[in-house]
Amino acid sequence: MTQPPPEAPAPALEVRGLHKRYGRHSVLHDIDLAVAPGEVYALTGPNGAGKSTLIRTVTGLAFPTSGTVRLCGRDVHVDGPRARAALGAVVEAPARFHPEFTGTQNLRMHAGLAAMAPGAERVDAGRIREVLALLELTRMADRRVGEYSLGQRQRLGVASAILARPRVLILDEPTSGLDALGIGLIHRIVTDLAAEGCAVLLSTHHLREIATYAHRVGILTGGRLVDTVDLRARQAAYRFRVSDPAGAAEWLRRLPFVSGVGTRTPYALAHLGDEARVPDALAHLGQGGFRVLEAAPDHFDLYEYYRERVEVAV
Ligand SMILES: Nc1ncnc2c1ncn2[C@@H]1O[C@H](COP(=O)(O)OP(=O)(O)OP(=O)(O)O)[C@@H](O)[C@H]1O
Repeated sequence: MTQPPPEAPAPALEVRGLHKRYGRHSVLHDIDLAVAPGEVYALTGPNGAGKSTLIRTVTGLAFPTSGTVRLCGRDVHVDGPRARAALGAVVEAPARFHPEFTGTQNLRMHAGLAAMAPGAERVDAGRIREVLALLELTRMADRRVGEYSLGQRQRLGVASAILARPRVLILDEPTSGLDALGIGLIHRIVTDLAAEGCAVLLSTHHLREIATYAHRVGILTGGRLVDTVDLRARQAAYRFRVSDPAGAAEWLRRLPFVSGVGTRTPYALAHLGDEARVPDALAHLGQGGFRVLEAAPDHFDLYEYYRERVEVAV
């Protein structure tokens, strides 16, 4: 007897039909997105696209005009304290701390507040030391936060977000203000948390760096999620430079071994499954009357893709 296919894990974060208006001005339109446990979802888009508004609404800090947000199955706007027990977030960069208290004291206060949530994980002094070390802040642990640099405060924000071992982590521009090593540190922490099963939603303008570790990238322009790029599926594509990329892509779609097609002017893109299929694809294009000027493996450039997508959308 054949086994049923394994079911995709239930999303840890689920946004359905989200609209948000400020007065008569619509800021978010009909947003649907879901992030699975272990997945890193990056949200990007031009200034004013609505990223921060979406993140504030998803964390429960702002209310939607309509639509729902669920964290681990609980509606964040109906069952807030329980839903947020699963959540760690930095929604303002840098996160707000009491400048007259030390990093350790601030984290202790955050731990105390987090512990009030029903079902929340308890955080002890050892865990506070652990996250400070993880964020390379041990040396600053007993210094007043007022003496921290911007990047150090930014890292303390991430430390407080991961303190209670969240199942959903939401970070608004976590790497802004960080130096190159700090950016690498945040990448490693996010990647490790995702590997442990945490669902991560973050916003960023740094496309080339996010392409190295996000699983999916959502492009938001004018309050609409105009595209979601599955970076894993983008691996192993082939590109064909032709005068009619859209026509060639549709023609390539007819091949049984092609699992997906797309365009990035002047290229038609196709997922061939195996490089050995390239001669078959070229022969097929020839039969269709498409003159191929270049054929090469396609190293997906998220920045170029984004530029084209956003230029078309505006
Ligand atoms: N409290 C508010 N009242 C009215 N309009 C608002 C409010 N907050 C945000 N907006 C508007 O919502 C739109 C989206 O803003 P938002 O800050 O979410 O964009 P963003 O994508 O995060 O931008 P950036 O990349 O510059 O951080 C903008 O047009 C902004 O003016």
